[in-house]
Amino acid sequence: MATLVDKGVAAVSLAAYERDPTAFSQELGDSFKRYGFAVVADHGIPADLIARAENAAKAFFALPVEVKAQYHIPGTGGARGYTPFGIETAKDAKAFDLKEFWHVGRELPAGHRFERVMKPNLWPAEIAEFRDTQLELFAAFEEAGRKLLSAVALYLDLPADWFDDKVEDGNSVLRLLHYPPVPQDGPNIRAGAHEDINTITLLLGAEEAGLQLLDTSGEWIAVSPKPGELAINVGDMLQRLTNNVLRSTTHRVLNPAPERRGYSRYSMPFFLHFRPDFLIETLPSCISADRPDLYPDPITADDYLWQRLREIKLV
Ligand SMILES: O=C(O)CCC(=O)C(=O)O
Ligand SMILES: [Fe+2]
Repeated sequence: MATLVDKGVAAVSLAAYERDPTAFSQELGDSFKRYGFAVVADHGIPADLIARAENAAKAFFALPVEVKAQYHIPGTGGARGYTPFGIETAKDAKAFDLKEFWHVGRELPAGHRFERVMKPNLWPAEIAEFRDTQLELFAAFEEAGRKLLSAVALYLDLPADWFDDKVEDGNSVLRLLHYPPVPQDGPNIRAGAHEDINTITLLLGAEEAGLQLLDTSGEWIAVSPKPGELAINVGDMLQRLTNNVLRSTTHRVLNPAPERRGYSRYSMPFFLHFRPDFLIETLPSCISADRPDLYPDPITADDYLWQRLREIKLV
């Protein structure tokens, strides 16, 4: 199976952005336009924070099933706390994904205008360091995401700070994922082919093989970030905003080769979202005679999110 690296997509260094914003934006934007994905090195999220967050997640998933189940609130779209094995099902897929996960959302001060949309976090009482560590990682992801979006803005000929107020107090979610060992062959795979709903996704911990993107040619390509590197991809909301100039690419996580079946896979995607009341309206600069507006009806980020959650059976 070909990898992104085989296709000539080298990791881009976020540190290089400070030195040469134009060159970095071009490289990142071209990768988003062609593959919907990019690999980012020197992203500024400290290695020790990543390790602590992963260890806290591992400690949680190692708890007994009935302890974890206390943190599952049915009917809430899995937006906060724990979603057990056997629930999330990719759009149009028949078999559920082989995963369990925990969602951390934004902490809002009491009385905040988005309180009704963005529910309070749950925290597992069993893992003392869980809360502080995951909130630290949330903040670090947000900072890296802000820089990446300013590069996207430059690529789209927008001011570098264009996205800042659109994602401020955004409904972003940190997902801590556990794919348990895969015992035998069945119809299920770790994560069925899907697109992400949000603006951009920043993914850590995907070095255990399995993540693949579906190229426009119909070929599956392995996304194989090196340890510590970020894989990032365009979500449906950014695709919609840009009239499909930037592509929300279908991806999946395949089951491992027989010799790795006995191992869990842990990964940590950060789904960066717009603020709930942001109206996703096609950027005029992305409409032209040969690219007519595919989305003439604007929709708020929150309405769009709920529409999509129903499709993946989370609500
Ligand atoms: O675990 C991974 O590597 C990818 C997860 C993913 O695509 C998702 O949760 O949306
Ligand atoms: Fe995804």
